[in-house]
Amino acid sequence: MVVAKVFKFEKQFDGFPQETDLKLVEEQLPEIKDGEFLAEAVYLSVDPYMRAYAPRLPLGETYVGGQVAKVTESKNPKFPVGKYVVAHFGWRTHTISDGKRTPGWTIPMVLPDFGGLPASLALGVLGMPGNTAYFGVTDILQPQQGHTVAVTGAAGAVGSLVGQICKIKGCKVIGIAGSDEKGKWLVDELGFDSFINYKSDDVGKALKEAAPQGVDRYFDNVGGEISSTIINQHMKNFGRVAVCGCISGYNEKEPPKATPIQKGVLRHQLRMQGLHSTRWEDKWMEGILQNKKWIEEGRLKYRETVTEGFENMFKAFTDMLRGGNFGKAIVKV
Ligand SMILES: NC(=O)C1=CN([C@@H]2O[C@H](COP(=O)(O)OP(=O)(O)OC[C@H]3O[C@@H](n4cnc5c(N)ncnc54)[C@H](OP(=O)(O)O)[C@@H]3O)[C@@H](O)[C@H]2O)C=CC1
Ligand SMILES: O=C(O)CCC[C@H](O)\C=C/C=C/C=C/C(=O)C/C=C\CCCCCO
Repeated sequence: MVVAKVFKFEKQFDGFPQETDLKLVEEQLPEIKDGEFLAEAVYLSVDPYMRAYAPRLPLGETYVGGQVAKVTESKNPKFPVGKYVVAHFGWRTHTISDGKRTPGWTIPMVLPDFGGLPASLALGVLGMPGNTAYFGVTDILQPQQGHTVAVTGAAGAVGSLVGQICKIKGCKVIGIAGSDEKGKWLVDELGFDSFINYKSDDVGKALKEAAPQGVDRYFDNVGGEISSTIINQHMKNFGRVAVCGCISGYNEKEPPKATPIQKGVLRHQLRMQGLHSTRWEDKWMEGILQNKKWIEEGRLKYRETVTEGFENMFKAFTDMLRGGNFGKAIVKV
């Protein structure tokens, strides 16, 4: 008899998540049936969407999330024993799956050959965040050689890759994030051209110094007043803004107030577009293969912030929301 540890969504978040909002329980799993397989979580992801989507999630259910799991029993030939899968099984250690899509989430996928790279990357640079960065830059932002690009959430899973991909495209990249240590990593190790600490610098003033002629492309991971400042005061005419996330407001009890951006969009005739990684589901492997190639060529670096122990999922999640992560935040079971 297999016993799964599962985090259930006990109470709707009210502001910043509290430990008592989720409940760790044990579930006895039945024997697998024909067409099913049993998978044991090896790495689990903690992502901002888990906070952003919370108001729409049902209470009493397993909390949402992606994981890399090892198939330990199988009566489904597409998911043989020993293979690793990446799937939205949620915050749980063991899962019985029929390999089909859970409505509203992604379909379980056997990990492609990562050529010796760690399987955990399926939650980061070789998974959803990596593809958000890759397609967000190539399809939405479309930076040209010589462009100046600003990216917020710059030291996180998506932002750290966005900046590097823009460097690969020949751009000047300005990263905006929440600590000088993050800035040092971005500039010294990832090759960003400059860094702004939004917690200690005046973002408008610092951006004027870093990009006196203005910004051609802005990849927005945070929303709020920082984005209003960039859009209203720093974009060049006909610039593009890719709206990827608005984490600055996810934990707020009331919708955050920020200076309206319409004036800036109009004055500079900007093209501003929201994006959601799932729109590229039909060409998902293109992003994974390109990011993998850039890693192998030494042109794309990744970093993971690893929390040990399934019991520490909540801590890893809230540490990430507070900015404790460099690159992708994951949990190792
Ligand atoms: N559209 C899509 O398909 C996707 C969108 N996203 C979005 O992209 C963004 C980044 O996601 P991801 O890379 O996974 O997460 P990160 O790895 O960037 O982690 C979240 C980071 O957000 C920063 N942060 C927290 N609070 C604030 C705040 N008030 N203002 C500014 N920054 C803050 C913290 O860094 P710091 O120290 O800099 O504050 C923290 O490390 C999120 O908004 C997310 O919702 C992510 C994946 C897919
Ligand atoms: O309120 C909002 O909508 C804000 C959303 C913020 C969020 O972080 C943005 C994007 C989230 C991306 C999540 C990607 C995932 O991998 C998990 C989510 C969804 C998978 C859905 C698959 C549907 C296939 O049809």
